[in-house]
Amino acid sequence: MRIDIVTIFPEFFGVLDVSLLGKARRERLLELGVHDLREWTHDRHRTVDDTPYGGGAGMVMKPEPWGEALDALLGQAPAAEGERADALVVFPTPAGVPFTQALARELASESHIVFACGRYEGIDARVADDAATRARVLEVSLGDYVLNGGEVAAMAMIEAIGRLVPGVVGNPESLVEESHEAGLLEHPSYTKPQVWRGREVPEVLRSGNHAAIAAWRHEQSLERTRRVRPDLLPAAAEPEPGTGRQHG
Ligand SMILES: O=C(OCc1ccccc1)c1cn[nH]c1
Repeated sequence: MRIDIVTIFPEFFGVLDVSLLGKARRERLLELGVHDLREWTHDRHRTVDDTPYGGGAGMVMKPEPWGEALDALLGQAPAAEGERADALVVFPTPAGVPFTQALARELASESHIVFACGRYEGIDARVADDAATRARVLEVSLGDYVLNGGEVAAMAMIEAIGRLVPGVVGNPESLVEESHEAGLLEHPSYTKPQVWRGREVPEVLRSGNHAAIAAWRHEQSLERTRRVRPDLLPAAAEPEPGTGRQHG
């Protein structure tokens, strides 16, 4: 998979070289290109924003630099087998569809994703319409809050998607037992020592009885999901008050 990022803060993405994704890049599982939007400006001040039509506070990102940036980046990555041919342009924005593990899994099979990181009050709306003539376009929200720019959201999405690309994570088994993979939150985990500050690891986990361990873990996942994220459960499983596992 090739990922391109367009941003006015390219230095922000330097960290992608050192993390898990650094290994994936060295092994050619992921190609990453970071581009400064100002490369596609032509005025002395390298202007990327202007005042909004219709008035209102803040500034809007001009369409011209974005149009030229997306012209330059779309249609460059040939698709490997089992991947989509055309590119996908993702605009991180509070006004987008929710980014979920399911969406991350879908995007992990894309051959080419371009992240368009907006700043200020956003990007001129015509940019997404124009991009849609040459690629699939998706406005995606990381969550219901407002950031100063799309960079932090893009970083999170790239990590969530990148780790699902086959071969990126050493042991694919570890991708199954995660929160949100089976629609439930992950069970609590323990490691040595067996007793720590007077707290003992649940007996069942040391029993060697794999059926009992699996059952205990599933029950813990259900209980935790009921307590913390009842919205993830089918309607029937609404919690009675006071059933949550109390810490202490
Ligand atoms: O604030 C965000 O992106 C920055 C942004 C982009 C466009 C206009 C305003 C702000 C965001 C929140 N959840 N997901 C993304």
